[in-house]
Amino acid sequence: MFLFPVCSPFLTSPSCLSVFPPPEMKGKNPWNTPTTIIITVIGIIAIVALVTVAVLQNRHLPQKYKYGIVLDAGSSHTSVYIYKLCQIYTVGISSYASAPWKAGESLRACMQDVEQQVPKKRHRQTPLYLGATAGMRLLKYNSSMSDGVLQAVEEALQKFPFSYQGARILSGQEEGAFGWVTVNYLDDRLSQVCGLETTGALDLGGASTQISFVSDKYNGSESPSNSVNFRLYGNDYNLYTHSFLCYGKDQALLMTQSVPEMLNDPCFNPGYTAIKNYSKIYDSPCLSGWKPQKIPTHFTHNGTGNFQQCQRIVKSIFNFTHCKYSQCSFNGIFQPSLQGQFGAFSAYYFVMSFLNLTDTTMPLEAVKAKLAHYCSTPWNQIKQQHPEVNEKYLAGYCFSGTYILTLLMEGYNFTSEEYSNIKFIKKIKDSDAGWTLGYMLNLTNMIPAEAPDSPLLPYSGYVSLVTIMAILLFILFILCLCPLWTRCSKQPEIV
Ligand SMILES: Nc1ncnc2c1ncn2[C@@H]1O[C@H](COP(=O)(O)OP(=O)(O)O)[C@@H](O)[C@H]1O
Ligand SMILES: [Ca+2]
Repeated sequence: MFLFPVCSPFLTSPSCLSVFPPPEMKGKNPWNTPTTIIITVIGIIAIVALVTVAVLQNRHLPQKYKYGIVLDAGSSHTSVYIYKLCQIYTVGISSYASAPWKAGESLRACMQDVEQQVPKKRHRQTPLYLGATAGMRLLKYNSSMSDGVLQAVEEALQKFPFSYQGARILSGQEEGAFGWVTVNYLDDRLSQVCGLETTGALDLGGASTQISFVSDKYNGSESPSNSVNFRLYGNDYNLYTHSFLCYGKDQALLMTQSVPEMLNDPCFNPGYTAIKNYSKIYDSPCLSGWKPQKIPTHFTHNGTGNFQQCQRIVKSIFNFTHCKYSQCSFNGIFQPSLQGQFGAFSAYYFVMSFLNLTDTTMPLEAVKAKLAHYCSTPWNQIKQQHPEVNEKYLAGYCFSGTYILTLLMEGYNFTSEEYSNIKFIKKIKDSDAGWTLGYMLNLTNMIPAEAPDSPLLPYSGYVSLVTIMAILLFILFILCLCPLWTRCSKQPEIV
């Protein structure tokens, strides 16, 4: 706070008169006396200092370049996010149940890469999280081996020089809700003035799938377990979210293959054939209790490539009959009416982008015709057309595309008109869509519950205000000297 010489041409208070100038200065040019020069210099320094402080106070501090690392331990993969993806091309950590130490080992190479990417001087301040999703939820459901896997992962991650914050299994609700936070944070739909419609989040994994959106007609009273409340930037959001365990695309495929007569498969291209192990199907917790009494250990899996027949088989793993609520999606799960736009990411994007079906303005009948054509294409032709694609994925695109359409249209009840409200996305503004960013933002409190103090003026407003003030002050300061001089240069009349 800077005190100005409190004198003004309008003030004729004695204090002002007594300050300027001493009597011996009578009749001399008041402007070149040492007193005046000192006072003027002080005034100018004060004004310059004021302007400097004002500018510094409002200068946008360079955003401290922060890092954060989140490992997404999915059912089929583990990804490391440090604002860019470091994909670990192995299987999900839940696959190491029988040899937990391998789970920790599987992260080493990528974490060493991360150690190179984060500046050394920031290692200690960089929070490191591991969140495991549906693959580990299934392992935990099936056995106590999930603890051994998490422990092995913990030991491996603690060897790295980051600020280790823990490894845990997310609930389906968290996975859905944080995916919604990520999509809306990246799309700048959270820090705006209230009332901006948010975007729903659709996440398709290997072992589970999540749907999360805000519905004006849903206040959480019907089926409270599907309700998550957020207060972000001063706005309240009542989110509907549900995670369908076993309805990720890999587990859904196993469930379709459990259908007894499933040897000739319409969801695989004609000419596709593979010898498969029934135990891989019936070991999944998603099929516990489904195992027929007498089955061979292996079966020959043949593709026949028929989209309509595939749709029928896919629909057979959904239950649309019972619903104790006002309305349901499937398997008796409450779901309010769909509302607004939706971002569909992870496997939704991987599959639909491969099939060239990410354009949701395409009429649904045309989408189905394209998919039917792909499914009926002979397997050899498919392999010739896509030599670079991993056969593990290539063989599954007909099923996965059919599954996605069935899940969206029959499962979540998107109408053919509402289908165009869906956008298949991989990234938003160069960041991957997924739960990890929302998870880290939440844990590091980077999204305030209250709106940040909105500046009364934009930055430029501050600068011009301060500059105007400084000029006015300077003029005032000079004016203050003049009348006092004139008045002060005469001897005060003693009456
Ligand atoms: N390039 C790709 N093409 C097709 N599917 C893919 C591709 N990359 C990953 N996927 C699939 O995306 C899904 C990712 O699931 P993941 O996140 O690991 O599991 P979850 O979220 O259920 O724990 C898996 O089904 C995986 O096979
Ligand atoms: Ca996932």
